[in-house]
Amino acid sequence: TGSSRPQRMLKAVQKNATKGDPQSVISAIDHYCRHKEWAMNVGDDKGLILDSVLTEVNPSTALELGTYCGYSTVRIARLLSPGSKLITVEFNPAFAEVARQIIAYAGLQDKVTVVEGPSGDLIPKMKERFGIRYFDFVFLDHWKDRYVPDTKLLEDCGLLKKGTVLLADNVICPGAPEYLKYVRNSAHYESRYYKSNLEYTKVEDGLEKSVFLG
Ligand SMILES: O=C(NC/C=C/[C@H]1O[C@@H](n2cnc3cncnc32)[C@H](O)[C@@H]1O)c1cc([N+](=O)[O-])cc(O)c1O
Ligand SMILES: [Mg+2]
Repeated sequence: TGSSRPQRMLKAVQKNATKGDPQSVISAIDHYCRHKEWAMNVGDDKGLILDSVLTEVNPSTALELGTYCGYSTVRIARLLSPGSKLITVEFNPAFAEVARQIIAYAGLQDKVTVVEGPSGDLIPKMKERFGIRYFDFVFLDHWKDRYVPDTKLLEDCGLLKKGTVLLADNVICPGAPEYLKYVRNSAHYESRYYKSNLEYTKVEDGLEKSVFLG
C-alpha cells in the first residue's frame, strides 16, 4: 500500500530540513503543508502565538494533548529552558511513530516524552508514571470534544496549579464551543481569545488562552 500523509510529511522533513535544527523542521513541514498537502498542524500563523505564549510562561513541565506528527511538539520543545520537560499524548501508534522520528530529527528527543494511549486514561497516571506534580502549560489540540472532559480531569487529578496556562487550538474552526463556554464562564479561569487563521488557509481560527486561578 502507499504511504500515509504523516509518512510523506516525515519524508519532506528528511529531504528538506537540517538534522538537529528545529526551525528548519518547522519550515519544512509548513512549506510541505502549504504547497503540497494540507495537514492539521497548528501551522505558522497560530504557531507564532503559541511561541509567544510559551515564551511568556517558560514552563518547567508542559503537556500536549494530541501529538499527531509532532509539529507543535517541536515548536514547544525548541523553546523550553534546559531541564524543562514536555509530555505529549497520542493514541494512534502510526502517528506517534512518525512524531518520534520528527522530534528526533529536530534533536529534541531529550526534552520530549511521547506517551501512547488515550488522554482520558493517561492523565490520571501522570503523577505515578512520570513524577509530575503539576503542569505549568497545557496545549490542547486533540479531538475537540475531549477538551472539556480532559480539562476537568486535569483539575480533578490536581495537575493544575494557580497560574497554569491552558492554550487550546481550533476554538473557532473546527470549533470547541463547549470548551469556550466552560473556560469563559468558570470562576476558576481567566480566558482570552487570540484571533488568527486556520493553518495554511484564510479561514478564521484562533487559540484560547486560559489561566487557572486555583
Ligand atoms: O480534528 C482536528 N484535530 C484532532 C487531532 C487529533 C490528533 O490527536 C489524537 N487524539 C485525539 N484524541 C486523543 C485522545 N488521546 C490521545 N490522542 C488523541 C489523534 O490520534 C490525532 O493525532 C483538527 C482539525 C482541523 N481541521 O481544519 O479540520 C484543524 C486542526 O488544527 C485540528 O487540530
Ligand atoms: Mg489543531
